[in-house]
Amino acid sequence: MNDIKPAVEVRAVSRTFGGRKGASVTALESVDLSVAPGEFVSLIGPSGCGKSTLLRLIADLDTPTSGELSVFGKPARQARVDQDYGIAFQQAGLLPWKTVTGNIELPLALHGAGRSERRARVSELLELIGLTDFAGHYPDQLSGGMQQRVAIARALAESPKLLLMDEPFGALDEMTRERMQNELVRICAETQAAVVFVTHSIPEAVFLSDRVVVMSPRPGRITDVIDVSLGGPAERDDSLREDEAFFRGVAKVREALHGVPVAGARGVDTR
Ligand SMILES: Nc1ncnc2c1ncn2[C@@H]1O[C@H](COP(=O)(O)OP(=O)(O)OP(=O)(O)O)[C@@H](O)[C@H]1O
Repeated sequence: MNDIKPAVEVRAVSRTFGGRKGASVTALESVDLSVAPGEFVSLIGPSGCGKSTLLRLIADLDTPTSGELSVFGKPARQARVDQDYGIAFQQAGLLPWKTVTGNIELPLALHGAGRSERRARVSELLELIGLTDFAGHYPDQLSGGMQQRVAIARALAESPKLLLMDEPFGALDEMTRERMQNELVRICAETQAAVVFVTHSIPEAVFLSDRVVVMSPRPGRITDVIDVSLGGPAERDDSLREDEAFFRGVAKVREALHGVPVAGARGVDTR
């Protein structure tokens, strides 16, 4: 009857890295997390708590020491083969010798889409990210924010229902960053994609997310999952950044990060 599969399901996942001379690092220990289709979940926590490791495991760029991960009900490996998700990292990672169009259409070209299909999709994506006039530009002719938008368009090229983003706005100035957050809210509403988003910024996590997953290091664990959803895209504009509800969300996540018990934090997902 109810066969809606979670976008991401992480069950009892641990990842230990072997170090030199027998020393090992438990990057993740017994992590459980479920992300619903269309849901926006941020991972936040101090350096070394395993955020990137968790994202890499979901993306099948690494394999867990124990536990299981699935993406839309498939093993992570199969989801990667089937291109069920798009990835965007802190560095836009564009090919400098290709134009904006060439970069965005790359995944489509790699998977055999014909020229006219590619061009039609690229023009939709350029419109989505507001860079139609820059189709023929090269990455070094664009600002950091524009490059990051191109990277997001590339991640969206194959219409994935899941986006995995590791500090995609980390290198941007504050104003550009906020603009990009506004755009991401809009893009997610339009594409209905679920997002797993790694960030160091509490306001960014609160502004963007339905839930914020708080992690702690050594060993990397989930210590809190906080519902912060501040409404649909229509409500999430710049005025929200000065709203009481936004400040309450920020305070809640900050308290959780600093280990103070949070009254009313729901959905704690620890073992
Ligand atoms: N390939 C690897 N080999 C050995 N240790 C690793 C490897 N990748 C990650 N680690 C270790 O695992 C732990 C978690 O690292 P991870 O990069 O996931 O943390 P993070 O929360 O994303 O940190 P940051 O916020 O600084 O990016 C760290 O102690 C790190 O040194």
